[in-house]
Amino acid sequence: MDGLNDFAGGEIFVRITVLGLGYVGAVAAAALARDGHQVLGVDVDPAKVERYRRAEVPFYEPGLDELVREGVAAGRLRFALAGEVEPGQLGDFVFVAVGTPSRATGAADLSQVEAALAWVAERVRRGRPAGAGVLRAGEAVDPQGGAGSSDGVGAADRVAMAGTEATAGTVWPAAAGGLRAPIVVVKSTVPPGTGRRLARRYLAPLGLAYVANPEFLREGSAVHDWFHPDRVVVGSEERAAAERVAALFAGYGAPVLVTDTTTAEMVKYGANAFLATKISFINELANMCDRVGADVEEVARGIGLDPRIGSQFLRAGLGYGGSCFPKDVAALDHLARVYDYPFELLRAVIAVNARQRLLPLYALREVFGSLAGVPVAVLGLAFKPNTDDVREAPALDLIPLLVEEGAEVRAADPQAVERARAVLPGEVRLTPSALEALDGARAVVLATEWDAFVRLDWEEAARRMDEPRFVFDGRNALDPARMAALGFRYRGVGRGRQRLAEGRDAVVSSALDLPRGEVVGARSGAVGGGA
Ligand SMILES: NC(=O)C1=CN([C@@H]2O[C@H](COP(=O)(O)OP(=O)(O)OC[C@H]3O[C@@H](n4cnc5c(N)ncnc54)[C@H](O)[C@@H]3O)[C@@H](O)[C@H]2O)C=CC1
Ligand SMILES: O=C(O)[C@H]1O[C@H](OP(=O)(O)OP(=O)(O)OC[C@H]2O[C@@H](n3ccc(=O)[nH]c3=O)[C@H](O)[C@@H]2O)[C@H](O)[C@@H](O)[C@@H]1O
Repeated sequence: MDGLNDFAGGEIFVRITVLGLGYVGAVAAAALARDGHQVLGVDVDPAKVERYRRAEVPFYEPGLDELVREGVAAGRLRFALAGEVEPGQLGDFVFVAVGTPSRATGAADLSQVEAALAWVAERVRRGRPAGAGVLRAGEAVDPQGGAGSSDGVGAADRVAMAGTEATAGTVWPAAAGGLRAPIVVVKSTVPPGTGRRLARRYLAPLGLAYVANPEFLREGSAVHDWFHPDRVVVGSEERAAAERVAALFAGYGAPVLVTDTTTAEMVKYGANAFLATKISFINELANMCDRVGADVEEVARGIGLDPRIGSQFLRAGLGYGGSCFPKDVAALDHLARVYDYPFELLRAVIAVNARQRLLPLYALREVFGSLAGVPVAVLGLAFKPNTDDVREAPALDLIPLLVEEGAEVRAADPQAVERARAVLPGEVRLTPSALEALDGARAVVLATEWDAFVRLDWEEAARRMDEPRFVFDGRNALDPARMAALGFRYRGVGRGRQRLAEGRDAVVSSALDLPRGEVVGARSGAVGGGA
């Protein structure tokens, strides 16, 4: 860890430690290094740290490998195990991006966040000379005397900012040359109220500021989202600290909301809960479309053209999965219970989502009666395309149920096979190749709309599959008419017009019977046939 403090130089702005190198922390670390900061990425997992040190990313996120390699090569991005980091190496900001998974009750498990804050506090405490007083967060003091000699955080925390140009939004005074306490920036999603409580417990005694800085990036486009945020939200009880954090992102050109800690935390929960609500709402409409004989794809287009509604997040299907929506919505619901407030709308959102992912099971039962011995291919194990993240992926709930009912399940995913293997029943055959999974299958469930699946050679797929070639398109990503023309029996979610055309009791649609044009409600860009 030698040399971490030798960072004086015109192009370096601040030193930042990022705690937790998962999807958010790794992107934060590499992106802040790209911005010109000196970044130390820290994790408690030795295997992960080892890989980062070789400039490898231990998970799949487009563009991140390159960013990490670039930061490492430039000498601005370094990695350490938590136990290796010495007091004085924390820098000016400590970003906390550790996990906040769900407990069985739905409550957010804050143990990683607490451990991270305790870790910071312990290092700041150890770094201070005996008898040191409290240094207010972000305050610069003269290391040679005055406040510095009594309040110092250790010589190693000296910030050599003299001559540094104020670019990339740095707000440090040009010639500070003093000692600083790090500002603790919590990116992890935590229930409203958490920051105030934890700041009082871990940071206030040391005069460290807590800034809630929720993250809105999406997996699969995390690097792009980081550099092009819709907004930056910073919340703190210490406005100056919040503004310093906001200034780090000034170059991104996004609107900035500076607010208090709890409000910032509620913005994050509000955003995720609202997006989840949009998804459950369109899925409810889809289920109605199936019953009345309407096409939810066109309904979504029709309502989305109203800017008050907006066209995004109106894709009907198997519902939301992933590491965040399910856990954050559950945590908000849990928080509401704690406050004895029945958040009815949220409970419905959760219930609709749970039901939605079972639609393929119900459809398969309708088609086959018993699933015993039926070869079923499931395409897509990741919770969405362009990630290998399988947390709360609909397919992972569905597959064990299909296996329980006796289906012979094979599943494919371009990136997530290894992660899925760890949690799926042993008898499920897993392969990266869709065509291999489709060999001899009688039914296929499209659970994740990977481009490779949507643009699959479906003609070849039809040749490889056996009758009745039932396809449950759980993401409405295929062209129903094209699929029918290729001999598939197609069922989407909320594409009820076809079912109505066949008579309400029809088990599957046969789009072939419909005049062309009427059934083609696929989203633009969706391709059903073999190219
Ligand atoms: N994944 C996503 O797309 C987004 C996640 N978030 C939030 O960001 C937080 C992190 O999420 P992910 O990156 O997905 O989590 P993750 O689970 O992928 O990564 C967390 C990392 O923290 C490490 N860790 C645990 N305890 C630690 C400690 N005491 N010190 C240092 N490292 C420690 C773990 O080893 C792991 O590498 C969560 O609160 C999540 O809700 C927010 C926006 C987007
Ligand atoms: O808090 C988080 O972690 C993140 O959660 C989501 O990001 P992410 O989970 O990566 O993925 P999304 O693209 O939002 O998709 C979430 C789920 O909703 C589903 N979805 C999305 C949109 C839609 O119209 N329909 C739909 O079913 C997706 O298939 C996926 O399972 C949010 O979009 C991010 O803004 C947020 O930062």
